[in-house]
Amino acid sequence: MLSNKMIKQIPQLTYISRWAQSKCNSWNHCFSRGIKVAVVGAAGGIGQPLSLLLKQNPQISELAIQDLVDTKGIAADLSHISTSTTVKSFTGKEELACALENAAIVVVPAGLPRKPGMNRSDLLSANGSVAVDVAKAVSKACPAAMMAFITNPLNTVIPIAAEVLKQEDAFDPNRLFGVTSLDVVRAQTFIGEALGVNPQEVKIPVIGGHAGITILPVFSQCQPEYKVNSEQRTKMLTRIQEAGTEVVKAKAGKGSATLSMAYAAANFVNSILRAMNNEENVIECAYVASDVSEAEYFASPLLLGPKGIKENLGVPELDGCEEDALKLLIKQLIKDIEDGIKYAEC
Ligand SMILES: NC(=O)c1ccc[n+]([C@@H]2O[C@H](COP(=O)([O-])OP(=O)(O)OC[C@H]3O[C@@H](n4cnc5c(N)ncnc54)[C@H](O)[C@@H]3O)[C@@H](O)[C@H]2O)c1
Ligand SMILES: O=C(O)C[C@H](O)C(=O)O
Repeated sequence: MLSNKMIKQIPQLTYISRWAQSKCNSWNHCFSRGIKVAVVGAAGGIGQPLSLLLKQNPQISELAIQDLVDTKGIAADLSHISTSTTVKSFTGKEELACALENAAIVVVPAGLPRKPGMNRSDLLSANGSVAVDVAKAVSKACPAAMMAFITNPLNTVIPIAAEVLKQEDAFDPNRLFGVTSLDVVRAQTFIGEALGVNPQEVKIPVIGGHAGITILPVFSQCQPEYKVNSEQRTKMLTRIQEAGTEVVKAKAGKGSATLSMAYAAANFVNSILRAMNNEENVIECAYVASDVSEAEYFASPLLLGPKGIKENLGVPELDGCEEDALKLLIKQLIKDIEDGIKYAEC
């Protein structure tokens, strides 16, 4: 056996021993907390980088990656990364239930993306079934899991999932999220650029929904202050609301935002995990079942806790322009929600 004194005399061994010690600490931490996260649609443009980012979170002990295709190779690839998270692959609808079993969080980037000229609502006929299938499978395999849907049209997909969960007697409004964090990330980035500050320092709630005018960044609550003339403000509002379309056009038929979405979704999942770990003051905007406006589902800042939403912090204080924009967006949102409820009835 090497004594500590001997180890200290050999620099490489000192490094290895420190590395082993630090790994042991993090592995112990993981095993004692052991959280499984499932990614449904993991082989896609968002699913792959999202899985890569989640593989780096030591709080996740098992990452189940499921898709209709290609998961074996992706899992083999990810599993060579030297982090403690175990990766398991599941292929096809028939393996969805196994992928979800015992999952604490189910993230869903499954479904078709837009092509130039399409609205998000045009994706309903292709992607509505993803919400139905995943909600049904979750209600049986892991009814206590937090669900984070990325799939578009998000304004409609969340009501569909909620209706299905209600039919299965498994609906917990505190655990079902539509991921709108990319809207916040974009607002931070564009405002950071305009103000000449680090985007990470920009704090701004983005409320409403996730399509066109339903995306409402609350400039009046921005920190640091975003005080500009009305022309600049309108330009910034349009840039944030149309940012998805900007990417769809730039990709010219090869999909929509994937890398920025993976970043935003990983941040969101990491926040859920921090809150599950009893960290206080974890606040994220997301699109959820809600009574803070006239719309049955609405994105607003949420205080997260170990069981999902601890408190909906509601609609922030708005200025006159934002009040007007809210009235308009509510009409659109109510229509998008009705479409989802109708879809789930059929
Ligand atoms: N919420 C947001 O802010 C946001 C941002 C970007 C993209 N999106 C949406 O995310 C979705 C995925 O986008 P992408 O670029 O990753 O698309 P993609 O086509 O690259 O990948 C989608 C993946 O989902 C898989 N899939 C389809 N149906 C499935 C099912 N029933 N079960 C399991 N897997 C299934 C496909 O095989 C594919 O691998 C799209 O609907 C897109 O509009 C949302
Ligand atoms: O724009 C899209 O279709 C994808 C996504 O909703 C986005 O905002 O980038």
